[in-house]
Amino acid sequence: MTQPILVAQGLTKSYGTTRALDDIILTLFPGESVAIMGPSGSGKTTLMHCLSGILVPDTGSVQLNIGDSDSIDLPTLSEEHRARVRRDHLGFVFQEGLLLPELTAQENAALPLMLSGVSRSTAQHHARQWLSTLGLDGMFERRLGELSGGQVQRVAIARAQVAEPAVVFADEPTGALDSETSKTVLTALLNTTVGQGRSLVLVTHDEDVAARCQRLIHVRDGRLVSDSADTAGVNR
Ligand SMILES: Nc1ncnc2c1ncn2[C@@H]1O[C@H](COP(=O)(O)OP(=O)(O)OP(=O)(O)O)[C@@H](O)[C@H]1O
Repeated sequence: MTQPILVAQGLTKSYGTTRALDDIILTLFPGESVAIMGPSGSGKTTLMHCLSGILVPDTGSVQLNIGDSDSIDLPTLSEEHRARVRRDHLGFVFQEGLLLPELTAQENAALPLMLSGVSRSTAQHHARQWLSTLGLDGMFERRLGELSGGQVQRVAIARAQVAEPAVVFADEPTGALDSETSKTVLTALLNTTVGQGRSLVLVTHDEDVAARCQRLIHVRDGRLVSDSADTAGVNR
């Protein structure tokens, strides 16, 4: 029986009087791709942020089985320790904010490794390999303003993958792209995560994107209302 990479139990989170998450239970296995869907305001982003240690839930645990260490419970860690776990073991493809427009594609993709203490030349070597895998040969030295939306998204994927994280979290990774580019970017994202035995959790409103993930979870009013893994008879 495969050991799960992440086990979340009893997650709740409120903002003032808004209950954004209500007793969420979720288990994620290595090599799984999971799409989280649900209406606007249903708690998808809050869930992803709690699962990835960006937010601390009000109650509940998020056990991660990563590296050589025993499992760790993200909400119990200090802010600094959570940041270190995110940096060393988790990858993020978010629409807002993570890429720096004043840096080149290569520098952006190399950043997580450099922040982990890897030398600039080694980090940039790995960054170039990922950019190349993602079809961005010849664009390493371009700044983000000199790339198309789909190319920028692929730089974001390279950045998320460069430290080879156990789990990649993606929030609407293809949201701003036309459908053809969206397909290409999603293929790249799946190949570089699930294709290499790592896990992918993505939030999407797009049924076509969700259909390409192995597992589909629906969230409504902060509750997990369906999980295709429960009905697929998956033998884990
Ligand atoms: N920082 C915050 N302060 C107060 N309320 C918040 C905050 N962040 C989220 N909320 C509320 O919590 C609920 C869940 O928000 P969340 O962003 O998780 O939903 P979502 O499903 O990701 O929505 P969308 O699809 O529109 O991005 C919503 O009612 C939202 O208004």
